[in-house]
Amino acid sequence: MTDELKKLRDAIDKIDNELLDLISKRASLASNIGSLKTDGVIYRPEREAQVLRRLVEQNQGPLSNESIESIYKSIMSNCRALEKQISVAFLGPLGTFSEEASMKQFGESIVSMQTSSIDEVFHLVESHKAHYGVVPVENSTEGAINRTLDLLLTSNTLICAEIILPVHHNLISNEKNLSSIKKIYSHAQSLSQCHQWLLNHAPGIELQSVSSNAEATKIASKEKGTAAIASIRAAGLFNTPVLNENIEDDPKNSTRFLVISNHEVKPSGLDKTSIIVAAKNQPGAIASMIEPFAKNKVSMTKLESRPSKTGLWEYVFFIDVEGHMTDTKVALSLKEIESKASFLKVLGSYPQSNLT
Ligand SMILES: O=C(O)C(=O)C[C@]1(C(=O)O)C=C[C@@H](O)C=C1
Repeated sequence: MTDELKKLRDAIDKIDNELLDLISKRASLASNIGSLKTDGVIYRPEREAQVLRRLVEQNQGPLSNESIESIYKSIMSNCRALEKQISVAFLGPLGTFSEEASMKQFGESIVSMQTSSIDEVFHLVESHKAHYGVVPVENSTEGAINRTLDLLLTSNTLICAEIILPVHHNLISNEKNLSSIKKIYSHAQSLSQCHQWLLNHAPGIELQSVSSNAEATKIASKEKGTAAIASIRAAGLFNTPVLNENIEDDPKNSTRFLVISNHEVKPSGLDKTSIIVAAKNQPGAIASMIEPFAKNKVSMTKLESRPSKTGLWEYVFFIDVEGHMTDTKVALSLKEIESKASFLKVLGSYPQSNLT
């Protein structure tokens, strides 16, 4: 070893000792905080968002903000687990984007509960069998995930966080090139997110939709002459090579997930509030119903309609606004809307996700 290399490694060893000491002190403090949480609610998304925002703001490099976030999410995940192990349900199997979203939000130190449907995620949280659930709510290419919207309408769960996950698709196969591939498996949503790429590069290859991208990769890892469209993580899990990377039509393709729970979240300083409303059946009712937001200068970030399916109202509207439900202007708007709407349900206030 050269003198220079030894000097640098000795310096890293010294810093690692200091870091270990500091991380251990941090973990002890978190553990003390845990014993103050008499309500048993250990996960505090508003506090975690504040910690991450502050550190990203202070970050001078050379590590990227994404790296700082990922390191701190892991530290907080492990500190949280010292307080109490929390369980998180998501649409399985391992290797789905839902699993990736759960890991992104909660880190590795959780008890993962894989489900076979979005309904089951809601059920596990509602029946207190899982502390949290992660469900997809919209994709930037394909739009709303209707099953999630329908379940938000009927369920008693509350939204406590949002996760925005960049979704990159890859062609995964044991075959050496495209010409040996006769069939491509993937989830229907992923097939349509790669529609143009498939038209250009795989015309004539049979496309088969299956229950998840992870399932597709599992099949393609065993069946000769086939490929799957899935994430890099799925390729790794099933030990199958990636033939073509990032084949999604929109490079900014991303999916927004919600974290559902049974409790409310305090303000983080940069929040969102989600509601469902139905208008009375009279001319101009919809415009008049949402008018309090404009009047009180509350920005709407989403408006989505769905048939109510109850027979009482024709449509319900899913609305997201900036701000926490306890902020004066949001609270005032909600009060005014309540008097105008035939139905109002507040789904929760939660920290706004940044885009990393
Ligand atoms: O501040 C708290 O409430 C903590 O428990 C500490 C901590 C952290 O590691 O910073 C851990 C878990 C919570 O979700 C939020 C933050």
